[in-house]
Amino acid sequence: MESNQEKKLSDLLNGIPVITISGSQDVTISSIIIDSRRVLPGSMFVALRGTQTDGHQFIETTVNAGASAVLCEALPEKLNDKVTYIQTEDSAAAMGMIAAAFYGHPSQKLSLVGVTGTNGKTSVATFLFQLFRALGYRCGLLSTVQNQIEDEIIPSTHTTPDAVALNKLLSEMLEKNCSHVFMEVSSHSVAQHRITGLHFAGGIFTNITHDHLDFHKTFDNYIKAKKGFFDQLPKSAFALVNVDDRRGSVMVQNTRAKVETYSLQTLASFKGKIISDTLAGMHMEINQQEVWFRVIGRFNAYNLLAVYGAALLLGESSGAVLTELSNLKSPPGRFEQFHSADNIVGIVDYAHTPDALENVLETITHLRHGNEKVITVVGCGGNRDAEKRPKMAAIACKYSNLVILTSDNPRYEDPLDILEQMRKGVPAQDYKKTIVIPDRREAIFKAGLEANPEDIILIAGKGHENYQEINGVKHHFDDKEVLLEVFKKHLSN
Ligand SMILES: CC(=O)N[C@H]1[C@@H](OP(=O)(O)OP(=O)(O)OC[C@H]2O[C@@H](n3ccc(=O)[nH]c3=O)[C@H](O)[C@@H]2O)O[C@H](CO)[C@@H](O)[C@@H]1O[C@H](C)C(=O)N[C@@H](C)C(=O)N[C@H](CCC(=O)O)C(=O)O
Ligand SMILES: Nc1ncnc2c1ncn2[C@@H]1O[C@H](COP(=O)(O)OP(=O)(O)OP(=O)(O)O)[C@@H](O)[C@H]1O
Ligand SMILES: N[C@H](CCC[C@H](N)C(=O)O)C(=O)O
Ligand SMILES: [Mg+2]
Repeated sequence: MESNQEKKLSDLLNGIPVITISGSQDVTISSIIIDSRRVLPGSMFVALRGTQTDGHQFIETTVNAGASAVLCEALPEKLNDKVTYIQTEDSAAAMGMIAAAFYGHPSQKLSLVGVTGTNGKTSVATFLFQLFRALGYRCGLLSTVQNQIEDEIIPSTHTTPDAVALNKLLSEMLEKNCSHVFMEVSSHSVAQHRITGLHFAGGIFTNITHDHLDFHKTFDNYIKAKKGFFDQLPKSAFALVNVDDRRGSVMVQNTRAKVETYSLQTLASFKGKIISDTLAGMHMEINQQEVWFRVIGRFNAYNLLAVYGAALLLGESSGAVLTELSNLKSPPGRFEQFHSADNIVGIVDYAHTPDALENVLETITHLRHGNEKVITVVGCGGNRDAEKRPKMAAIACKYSNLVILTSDNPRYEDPLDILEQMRKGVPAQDYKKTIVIPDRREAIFKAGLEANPEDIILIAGKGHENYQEINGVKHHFDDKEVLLEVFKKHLSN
């Protein structure tokens, strides 16, 4: 990541646990780099041990390319006397702090709120961003869908960027006079110290269910990673947790932050109740005030409660918050509804975990009022947690009249293998209502062909994504576009 800022190395190392330093600390660092292929003269190269390779093996290349300093866990055998080598126990953790210092600790000068949980991070962070803008603040957003500084959209590559990119974005937000920033905190980002060194005004926990076991290996590790976010919150922050999730209280066991709760089921600081939920909107009671929302679904009732609670904890008044919240619309690809001229309902949703899929299909089940069919088109991503594949197929069958199993992002896996693993989750009595169509476009067209007026088509898994990743290449693909094509064709048939 480039920058036109420069910092003295000694200033960057303040408070960093260092094992040894070889070379002068009186050097100027022009940028911090984690990828040897992007090293620049005058930069500091940080050697990270990754999942694919070890950054330590590129140290010499970066020194030859002009790096002034190297941060690493193990010193190379041959040291260059023009370069400063800093040895530390954990390069990633040290880098988090160094990146924050390099950009002048922007998170300390903003109200930064992080959202973690298996599902709902993008929804809650985006709602908070929209809400605080509507309340008159200048805001920043860091999310899976996109990063945003007021109206300026900056494409996002990760749910949570690496520490350098993250602090750079925060410093740009600060420069553009943002007072509030809302960001997603993925479990990967906690485990890899992408958020180490940030100062949070608050943290929100949505829920935790099955995902990312390819990376964390066990559910316990996954819980620990999420809990790590709350462990590192300062005393001045709030920790707002969903206590209807049975891990809610575990998350805040060791936090220094002020613990606050939200719930649809039990006593909590922020307590909600759904009065009615239809395709047109949701009527809720929140802390004894009745509100009408445009967004729908029980899972969104949780998201709205989290947003309401966080806004009040940030000092906003209840009346103003509820007024603005009632106008919010769902973020792109989150339960996004489309209607064909002959009244078929199409829903594009990013549900890519068993829990999300179940929530969305339960919501659809509650919204049904007659004999309309539910047709679900769903796939699972390649090179990601394989355990969720049969589970998602079984859930699709449980709630749908017709299930079309198809490809998501196969990445480097054979789509047919993924589909075979999904198919194993289909109960024998549901074979008849399940078809497998590997081509996602064909699958969506088939759903359209099978749908009659009033039927509901759910296209799950890719939400806002406008590509399909096959063998490392991202091909343009947009569920919404294909669905609208299908709806157009419906009319001409
Ligand atoms: C599994 C994972 O999190 N991987 C991230 C990780 O890469 P890695 O650990 O595999 O790195 P590696 O390839 O082994 O390389 C190790 C080090 O050597 C360096 N290197 C490598 C090659 C070289 O020639 N020179 C060189 O210097 C690399 O830059 C790296 O610093 O660190 C990289 C740099 O920050 C990330 O880009 C990369 O994200 C990959 C692309 C990814 O797909 N990540 C996903 C799983 C992810 O992070 N998802 C979460 C959650 C999603 C959600 O639920 O919303 C997210 O926050 O997006
Ligand atoms: N609070 C919630 N609880 C359960 N499911 C939810 C919740 N909010 C949204 N969902 C479902 O999960 C899907 C993903 O939602 P969202 O994008 O907000 O989650 P996320 O945590 O950001 O996901 P990711 O890990 O991919 O960044 C939605 O499309 C919806 O189906
Ligand atoms: N942020 C999630 C997104 C998954 C989206 C789904 N479409 C897939 O490709 O599996 C991940 O990286 O696991
Ligand atoms: Mg997200």
